[in-house]
Amino acid sequence: MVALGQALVECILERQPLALVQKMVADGGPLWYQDDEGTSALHAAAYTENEELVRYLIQEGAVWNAVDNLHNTAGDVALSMNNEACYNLVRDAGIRSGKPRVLPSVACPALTAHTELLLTLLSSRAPPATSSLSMVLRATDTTAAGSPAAFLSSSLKFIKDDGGQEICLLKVSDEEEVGVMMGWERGISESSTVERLCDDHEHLRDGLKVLNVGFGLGIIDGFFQALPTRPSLHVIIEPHPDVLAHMRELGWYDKPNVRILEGKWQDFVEREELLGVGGFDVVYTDTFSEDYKDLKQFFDHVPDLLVGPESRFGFFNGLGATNALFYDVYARVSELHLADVGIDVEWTDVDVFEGGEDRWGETREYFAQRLYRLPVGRMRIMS
Ligand SMILES: C[S@@+](CC[C@H](N)C(=O)[O-])C[C@H]1O[C@@H](n2cnc3c(N)ncnc32)[C@H](O)[C@@H]1O
Repeated sequence: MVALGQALVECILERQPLALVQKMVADGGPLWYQDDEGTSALHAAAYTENEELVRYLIQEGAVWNAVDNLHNTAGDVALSMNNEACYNLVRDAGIRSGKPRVLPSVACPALTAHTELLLTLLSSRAPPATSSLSMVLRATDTTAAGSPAAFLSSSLKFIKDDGGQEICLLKVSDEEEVGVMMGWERGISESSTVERLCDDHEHLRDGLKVLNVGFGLGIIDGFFQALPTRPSLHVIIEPHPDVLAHMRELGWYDKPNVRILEGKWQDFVEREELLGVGGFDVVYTDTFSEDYKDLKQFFDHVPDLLVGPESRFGFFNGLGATNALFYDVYARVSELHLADVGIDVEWTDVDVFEGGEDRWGETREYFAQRLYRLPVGRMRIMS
């Protein structure tokens, strides 16, 4: 098998005719094989910029998200060759794997093997710093960064780093710390998210009814409070005891019109505390240690949480953000899932590169893109 796989990769890199590659595959050449450098047949086809071959290999079941030793997928290779057609073929394979044609209607779907793979890949705001195929295939991240139960029973520190950046810090192991929330994201929250969610909202002058899921450093909540007219109702859902204690110290419990729901969004989403409000003008969610499956479950509830078509929904779009292809696939899959519940998304690109060099310190890097893709969803008007 290994010899066949090696021969297949070499044959593609030598740009042999398609018919020969097809014969080797038909004779059992394994598409999952990766050579010493992690190059698979699909990587090789992307290197040679052979669109027809990329399409053929994907049809035959090549693994779209296998990463080589440099942590690049075939899609990343195509991107580096500036070959849009090949990139799109790999990306679309990813989207198909994340969006089964017939979506189960229940909240906890029986996911296909491919979907599980994708969801694992996209799981958690803070994926492991290094990725390899084995990590991509790993079923779950059981550290406090990938397991809600472990996260909620771990302790958090609120610190400032040497550059004065505020960080809500979680120790995931003796060797590693990860920022649950970091001050550099202020730019995303301020100039962009709150502006796009609220600025020209038709209820802004009356005071918006806002729901925010996940307090973290309270950055976005601070911006909601700083709107020209304060929210007429500002509900914050937060489960972590250390964050709740921090909120108490900062006086959030005493702010007018602020209502803090102590617990997880899952505890409240179908309860009177939320549904009794009669709909929010703005809903935003940014949790930690949850994966795409959890976010998708939240999506399913969003239409019940909004007042109507003028309301807006936002979420922190950070899953898959250590890799350009995965980030792209994830954005498109979430757009498709939101469309399923009647929400259309508009995306704005926000450049988050400036000052990025020192932002991570010793902590795990969870966002490696220059552009943050900011989503704002609205309920589709049915005609
Ligand atoms: C990334 S931080 C939020 C940062 C916040 N957007 C800000 O501007 O500072 C994530 C927060 O979500 C909270 N969280 C985690 N799981 C949650 C859940 N299931 N429901 C609600 N909040 C959750 C965490 O305790 C943490 O405070």
